[in-house]
Amino acid sequence: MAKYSVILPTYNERDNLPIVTWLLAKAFNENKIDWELVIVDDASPDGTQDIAKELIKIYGADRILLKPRPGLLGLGTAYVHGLQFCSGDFVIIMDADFSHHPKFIPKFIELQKKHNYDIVTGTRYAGDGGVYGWDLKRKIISRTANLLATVLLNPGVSDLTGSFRLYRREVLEKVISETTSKGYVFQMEMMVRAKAAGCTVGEVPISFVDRLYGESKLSSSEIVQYVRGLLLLWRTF
Ligand SMILES: Nc1nc2c(ncn2[C@@H]2O[C@H](COP(=O)(O)OP(=O)(O)O[C@H]3O[C@H](CO)[C@@H](O)[C@H](O)[C@@H]3O)[C@@H](O)[C@H]2O)c(=O)[nH]1
Ligand SMILES: [Mg+2]
Repeated sequence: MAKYSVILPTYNERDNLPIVTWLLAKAFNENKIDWELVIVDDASPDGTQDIAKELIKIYGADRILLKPRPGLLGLGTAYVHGLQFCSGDFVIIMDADFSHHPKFIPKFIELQKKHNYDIVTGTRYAGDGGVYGWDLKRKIISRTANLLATVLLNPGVSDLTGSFRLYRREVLEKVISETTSKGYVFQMEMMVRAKAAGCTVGEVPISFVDRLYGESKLSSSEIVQYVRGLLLLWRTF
């Protein structure tokens, strides 16, 4: 039976972590899927790691792994760090604030199996996918980021900046080793490189609901990094 590892990067997610873990356990167990959760916490001052340790006691150390880092080191490198501890055949990356609802994971798995895809990505920008709870400014930032990447690089994927994805483990290892971005731009670079390497990608429409607890970590420096990364890839491909 295939095993699925989830990498969950966290920074100040103490209110969200128990619920997202419960929803993950439910989605996997109800569908009889073998799973583990790798939490990559960047020294959150709000006690996220204490919550993670409690969750390990509840669900067991074979299901939940806490792999912290000493400081806030960026979203992209959090996946790189988490991947070395994953024992699954497939790896799912997602946000911890239940903007990415675990109920979609069985759909990702089903689609991957059906077409033997290398990657399945959640999409907010195709089918009945959508975004709920963002203000106009954030919607424009996300749409523009996707549009720019589509116009300049055209990888043929409708949501390039989203971070709810399932990867075949070897594919993730290969693409991640070539990817240089450290922050949010990581998702776009990963997908562009994967497509350039000939990986097959399936899409599952998802509803992205903005977080209820805590704050987004998207900063203006992430936007600058995105544009830089985009131009770099444009020159390469
Ligand atoms: N360990 C770690 N975790 C981080 C870091 N930065 C963010 N996170 C975690 O990464 C997840 C996403 O961060 P948010 O701050 O909630 O991001 P967002 O503004 O909601 O952005 C989302 O949408 C963007 C646009 O689609 C995505 O680009 C982004 O990846 C994310 O899905 C959360 O679980 C958050 O705790 C970091 O430097 N280190
Ligand atoms: Mg969020």
